[in-house]
Amino acid sequence: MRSLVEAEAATVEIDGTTILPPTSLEASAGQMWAVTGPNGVGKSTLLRAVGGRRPLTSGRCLLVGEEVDLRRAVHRRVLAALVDPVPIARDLTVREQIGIVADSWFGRSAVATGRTSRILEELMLSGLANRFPHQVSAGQRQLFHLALVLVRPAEVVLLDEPERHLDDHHLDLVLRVVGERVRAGATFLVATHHRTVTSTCDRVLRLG
Ligand SMILES: Nc1ncnc2c1ncn2[C@@H]1O[C@H](COP(=O)(O)OP(=O)(O)OP(=O)(O)O)[C@@H](O)[C@H]1O
Repeated sequence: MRSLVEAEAATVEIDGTTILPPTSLEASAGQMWAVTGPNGVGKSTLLRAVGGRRPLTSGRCLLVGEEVDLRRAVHRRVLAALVDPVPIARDLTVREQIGIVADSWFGRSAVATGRTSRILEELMLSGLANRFPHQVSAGQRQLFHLALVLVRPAEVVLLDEPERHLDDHHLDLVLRVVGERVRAGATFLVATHHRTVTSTCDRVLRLG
């Protein structure tokens, strides 16, 4: 099976302190990986490294077989991540913002509009679509942020604690959408503290 994401002894140090000890993984198309371990062990750092947002001190991270480099359009297309805060506009509605992201990847088209409506429905956000981001609850905002990522056509998706603020029902909705993408061939790497998320994954990478 084709490897979409690889880490080879990926190591990150800051000011002489190791914040990610040498870590390796090889995730293929159609796999969902959980990255688990105690607070501060390096889960988010690993996702940032794999996503090309945290320079390595040693080792390497490969995306579709090449060293990850977000300056390359092909890598930006392949990869979508909800690891660090996403830029949000206060004066655009939930639907408008998800629609802009869809338009940017699919072109302004019926496909983009359909994709926007679908993710809103899948995450039960349709009733909130005309609200502004500051007019929704913390859990609804988390679903909105997930929608901004999941509306993209990415083959590799990195999610840091997608369970944040979500009740069991809404977490199940998210996992259903993720499961569909995985069955369609995407690779997901999910840092999590939640047993329901871990038990849904094909592989578990335990750090620490
Ligand atoms: N910018 C930074 N400068 C220095 N140390 C940092 C920096 N960012 C993170 N760290 C340290 O790196 C280590 C790994 O952090 P990271 O956020 O990857 O952990 P984590 O496993 O995701 O934790 P949590 O479960 O709490 O989210 C932690 O000990 C943290 O204090």
